Amino acid sequence: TGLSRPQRILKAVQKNAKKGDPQSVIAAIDHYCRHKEWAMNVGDDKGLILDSVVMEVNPSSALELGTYCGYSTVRIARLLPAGSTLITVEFNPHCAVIARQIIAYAGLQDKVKLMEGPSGDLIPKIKEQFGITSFDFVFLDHWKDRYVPDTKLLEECGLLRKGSVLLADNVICPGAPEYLEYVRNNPRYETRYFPSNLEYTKVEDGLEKSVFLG
Ligand SMILES: CNc1ncnc2c1ncn2[C@@H]1O[C@H](/C=C/CNC(=O)c2cc(-c3ccc(F)cc3)cc(O)c2O)[C@@H](O)[C@H]1O
Ligand SMILES: [Mg+2]
Repeated sequence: TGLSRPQRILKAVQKNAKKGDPQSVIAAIDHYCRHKEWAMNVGDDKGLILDSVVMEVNPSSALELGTYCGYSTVRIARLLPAGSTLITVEFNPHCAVIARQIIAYAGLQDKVKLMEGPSGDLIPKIKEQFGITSFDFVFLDHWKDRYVPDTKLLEECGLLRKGSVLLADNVICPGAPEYLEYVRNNPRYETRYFPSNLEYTKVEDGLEKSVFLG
């Protein structure tokens, strides 16, 4: 069989992007996925909302659940101040190997720590492994039925502090109804929906931004 979709995305980056230039890596993936083959990157429309929330939070410590090919990893890490760390969690080894190459191609490997394995197992190990007390910013973009259990796990592990910002992709399409229910009916969160569209399409989707109140 031929190349996998992640491998084809990596090839598009190597062909069309400039090494060490995160913006060109983002543009190369968006162009490929808009004109050649769709892929589940947060994309350019929702990506602008992601960028604005990351810039507003200006996180010293950030977490991403669901690396996939590393598109949003690059989007987030390119905006982090020097000395900041983005931890990204991916349990598919094939995706991890592609994402590492895309993150390195963008020149962001020093800001990113990719943890290979299931979020449920790795989240409880983050404090001891990285000496992180809490996350300023969390981007949820993994299996949609895992948003609630992993948010609860982050709370239980003391990885959220007053003011921590959670940003969840796909709350409309494919949808994360239990998550919306959880954050919208929970006095410990101040939550707001940012309407947009599903990556590379005209279908409605959006991001839910939720501030943990402690
Ligand atoms: C559960 N714990 C986990 N721990 C570590 N990594 C995990 C993970 N769950 C999933 N992953 C990884 O995240 C990625 C999965 C993301 C799931 N995302 C989606 O299903 C998704 C799906 C769509 C989508 C929308 C419309 C449509 F018609 C088809 C698909 C759009 C998106 O933006 C999406 O994010 C994979 O790389 C997977 O290996
Ligand atoms: Mg997504």
